[in-house]
Amino acid sequence: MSSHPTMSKFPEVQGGGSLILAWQIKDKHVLVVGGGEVAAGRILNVLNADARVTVVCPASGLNEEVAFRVSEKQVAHIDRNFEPHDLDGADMVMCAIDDPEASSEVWKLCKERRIAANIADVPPECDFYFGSVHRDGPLQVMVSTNGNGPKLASIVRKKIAETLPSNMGAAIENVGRLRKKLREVAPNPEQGPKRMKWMSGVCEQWSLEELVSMTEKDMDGVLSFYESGKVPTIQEARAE
Ligand SMILES: C[C@@]1(CC(=O)O)c2cc3[nH]c(cc4nc(cc5[nH]c(cc(n2)[C@H]1CCC(=O)O)[C@@](C)(CC(=O)O)[C@@H]5CCC(=O)O)C(CC(=O)O)=C4CCC(=O)O)c(CCC(=O)O)c3CC(=O)O
Ligand SMILES: NC(=O)C1=CN([C@@H]2O[C@H](COP(=O)(O)OP(=O)(O)OC[C@H]3O[C@@H](n4cnc5c(N)ncnc54)[C@H](O)[C@@H]3O)[C@@H](O)[C@H]2O)C=CC1
Repeated sequence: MSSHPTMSKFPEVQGGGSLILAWQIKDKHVLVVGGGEVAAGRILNVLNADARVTVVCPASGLNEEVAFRVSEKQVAHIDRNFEPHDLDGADMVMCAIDDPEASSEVWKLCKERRIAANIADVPPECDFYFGSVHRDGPLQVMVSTNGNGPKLASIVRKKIAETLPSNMGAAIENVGRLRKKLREVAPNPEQGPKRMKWMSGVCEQWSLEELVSMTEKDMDGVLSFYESGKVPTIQEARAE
């Protein structure tokens, strides 16, 4: 047996990347410092994840989009420049201001308090980077170039989105519903392996169009096959 790394039966480690995760930030407190164009993009990203957002920025500095979100009460607003106590209770901080010294101060304070932070324009002062995101209902595809080319990330994201069927999000929503119902039919942890094998089978064997067209009644029809372990065709499920 060779110990040469390329001969290993395990995946090769490729350092230098980012850990790409789906951060569950719902109802957590996000502080956004600044209210310009970059802040507007960040705010939309975290609102899409159901976070509670506070923007600290003089009202005169708010761009149209951020001002709109303030007036609609989608975000709370503190009408002045950043002060250290604004960090109290924050789970995440995003800073997008045109003042590098104030930015560095925000970063330092976040690190003292161990709060995850992103300082726009200063990659070394970021615990996480944003990426370019395609969204279709429950589906999110994020492209990162790890700081090499943000504009290119956006171009790659659009290319990927073009290749995806337009009904992908709807199909995923239906699969989500079916999985939930399956857990009701087969709630036991011991059923795990069987449940997962069967669910994978449905995703593999049904076309996207079939998954999209699946009604609640169809789902009950499909689920009636679960006990036997068989994955029915849509016609078989509808005949039930
Ligand atoms: C490291 C990172 C940290 C972070 O901000 O999280 C970062 C850093 C920097 N961006 C800069 C410039 C631009 N950023 C954009 C756009 C986006 N930037 C985003 C993310 C990131 N930007 C992170 C890495 C992401 C990755 O590599 O994949 C996106 C994907 C997401 C988002 O911002 O939400 C969003 C596209 C969203 C979309 O369209 O889908 C554009 C184009 C535009 O505005 O249209 C330009 C001008 C053109 C260009 O430079 O490419 C500069 C100044 C450089 C300078 O001064 O020359 C720095 C600082 C530096 O590089 O030193
Ligand atoms: N993705 C990225 O990382 C990108 C970063 N940038 C950088 O991000 C920064 C922000 O860009 P824009 O939004 O276009 O700038 P902008 O000039 O539109 O907005 C800056 C905002 O910061 C506010 N501000 C300034 N000092 C403040 C303080 N001490 N406390 C609270 N708010 C304060 C201003 O009132 C204004 O609302 C710039 O440094 C820019 O170079 C720009 C493009 C892309």
